[in-house]
Amino acid sequence: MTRQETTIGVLALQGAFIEHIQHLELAVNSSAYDSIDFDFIEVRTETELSRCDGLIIPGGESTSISLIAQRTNLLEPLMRFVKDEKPIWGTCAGLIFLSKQIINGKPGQAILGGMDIQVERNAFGRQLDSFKVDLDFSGFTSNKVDAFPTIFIRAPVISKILAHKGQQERDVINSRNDYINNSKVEVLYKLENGLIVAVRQGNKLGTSFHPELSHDCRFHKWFIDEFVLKSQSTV
Ligand SMILES: NC(=O)CC[C@H](N)C(=O)O
Repeated sequence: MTRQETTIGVLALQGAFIEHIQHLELAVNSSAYDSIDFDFIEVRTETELSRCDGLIIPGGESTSISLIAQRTNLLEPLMRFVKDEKPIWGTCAGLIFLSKQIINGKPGQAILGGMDIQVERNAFGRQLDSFKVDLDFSGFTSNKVDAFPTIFIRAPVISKILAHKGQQERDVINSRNDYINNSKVEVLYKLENGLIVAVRQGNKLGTSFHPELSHDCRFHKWFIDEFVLKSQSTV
């Protein structure tokens, strides 16, 4: 039997990248993936990025992530990774970096424009700066992620779903996967107060919170199965 190789990178310019790698490792150790060799790598260079079948952009500080990406010449390769329709998951600051528009951004703050969403930085204000709440994500996760200890830290929210432009152009450039190319933004989860904190657009996932800071790797397992492995099997 031929073995499949799957490499998932975590952008390691700033923020909680080590925790993401640990959760990915836990997620594959806790499940049977008999025919897949996984490699989880920290990504700081274009060469490292080019090895990845999927990428996680961690939480931290989105202005710093943008600035370091610019200074290390990684911004352009990251934009190409987005255009190539590779699976990407942005958590918190990573969600901001992955979006197309930001509210409360720093002047000139570079973003990847990978999801048709507007994101408001620091949307919970001072009172609710950081909080932890158990949420039930079993409505959209195939592995029934219920009672998930969700941590929000100076978190953004998805403040608007933007029109899905440039579709035809993208279809011509890359027609290998209709499912990915034709996808619109889906709202995956809203808090009780109506704020949107999880969205999906094809093989891109965005969450306002930090699943890598909970002692629970079910969200990471869902990303591996639903985003990275499914997209590898359709290439
Ligand atoms: N926990 C986080 O990632 C916080 C995000 C931070 N407020 C930013 O704008 O980048």
